Amino acid sequence: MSEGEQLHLDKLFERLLKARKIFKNKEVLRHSYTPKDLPHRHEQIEALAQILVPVLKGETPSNIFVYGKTGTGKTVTVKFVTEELKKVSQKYNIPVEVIYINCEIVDTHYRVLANIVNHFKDETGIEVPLVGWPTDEVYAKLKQVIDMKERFVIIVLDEIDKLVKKSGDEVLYSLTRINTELKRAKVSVIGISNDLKFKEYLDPRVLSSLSEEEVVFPPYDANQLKDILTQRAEEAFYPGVLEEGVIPLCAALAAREHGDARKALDLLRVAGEIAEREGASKVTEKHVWRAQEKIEQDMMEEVIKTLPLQSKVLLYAIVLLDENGDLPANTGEVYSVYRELCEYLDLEPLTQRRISDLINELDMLGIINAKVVSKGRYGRTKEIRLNVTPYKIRNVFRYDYAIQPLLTVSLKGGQRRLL
Ligand SMILES: Nc1ncnc2c1ncn2[C@@H]1O[C@H](COP(=O)(O)OP(=O)(O)OP(=O)(O)O)[C@@H](O)[C@H]1O
Repeated sequence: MSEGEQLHLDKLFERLLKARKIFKNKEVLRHSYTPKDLPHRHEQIEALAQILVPVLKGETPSNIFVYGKTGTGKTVTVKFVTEELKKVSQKYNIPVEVIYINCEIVDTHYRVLANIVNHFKDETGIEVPLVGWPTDEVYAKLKQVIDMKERFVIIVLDEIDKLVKKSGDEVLYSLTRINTELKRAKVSVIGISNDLKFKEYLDPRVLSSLSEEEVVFPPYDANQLKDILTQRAEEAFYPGVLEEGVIPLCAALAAREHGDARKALDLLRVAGEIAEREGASKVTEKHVWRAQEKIEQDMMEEVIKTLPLQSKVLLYAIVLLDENGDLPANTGEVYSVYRELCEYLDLEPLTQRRISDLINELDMLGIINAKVVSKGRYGRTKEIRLNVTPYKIRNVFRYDYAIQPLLTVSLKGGQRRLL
């Protein structure tokens, strides 16, 4: 459009909208969406239903421990079954409450109890603040509100390992024994985890009461992931938009990473977004490969964002060396730039030995490559290179107040001194 021409935004939006012929309903591919059917999880659905069905006869069901690797459908399946149970129970006039708690966010004894009490706040008018009360008092309140009437309360503790690692198993001890202290209501707990090691942190009594029943979620194989994606794709994309190889490729890439359905769905969604943005009429395998790259890069950015400050300064030293044309560098060369940066920031530098450990950590995270090479009679040394572009790293650091002051410094030619 020439300078003098008027920009008609309404027309522009309409034109852009018309060009969007890829997604019929993208929401279907989001993590929060619960599909109407869960292919390849019928066995687990039935196992959970068998354990929970006593509720419909007024009997207390066992506590359940659900485990399996990430993206194997644990959360979606438990939510699906408990919500169905809630619906069916209405027919039998048996009140069922399902309380879902994500322990990655709600990760202390106190907050778990407070969340349970507050779940009933519309009914009871009681709301516990998220800090401040003595824990015993919150627990007493919890018993009081739950026991106000005859009902079944199913407490789902997702990512239960995070809770136990952060705050111990005291809250599980109380909740799995609470029925002996209630007169009207009955409670059962469903714990979900993708980390089996956390069981070692549990008191054996807690372990045996939590694991009265166990339901295992095995990883999906590529064919199963294909079915899951095909079902979602029917609702998410316009007909004929996906090239034949797209779903099998997404499924194969995700199967390689321990059969993670979340990863498979992400690949399909991002491939569609890339195709849409470039105005393509079809999603092709090329888009899937680019989606894979983008997801990996985004993950890398997240990892860099959450590094401790010392590792960020170290990484920035490597960025400066790269921009100065000085990579590969050895540990000593990186260390001397790192020390100067610490001085610039007024930060106490770590020893070279410790920095060598942090270099290994960055290598393990895939951010840098630190290859050990032999220098003949001079012994062995590391050759350090960057695996992420300096541009990407600078972009992440731009929003980081602690490291921001460094972004304007650069190295002085061969001397590797700060400018
Ligand atoms: N059998 C299935 N059919 C359809 N969608 C599925 C199926 N299994 C998993 N999904 C989808 O994959 C994504 C991940 O599933 P979910 O969150 O239940 O995994 P998870 O096992 O709880 O993982 P994590 O341990 O990481 O929390 C969700 O978007 C979910 O809807």
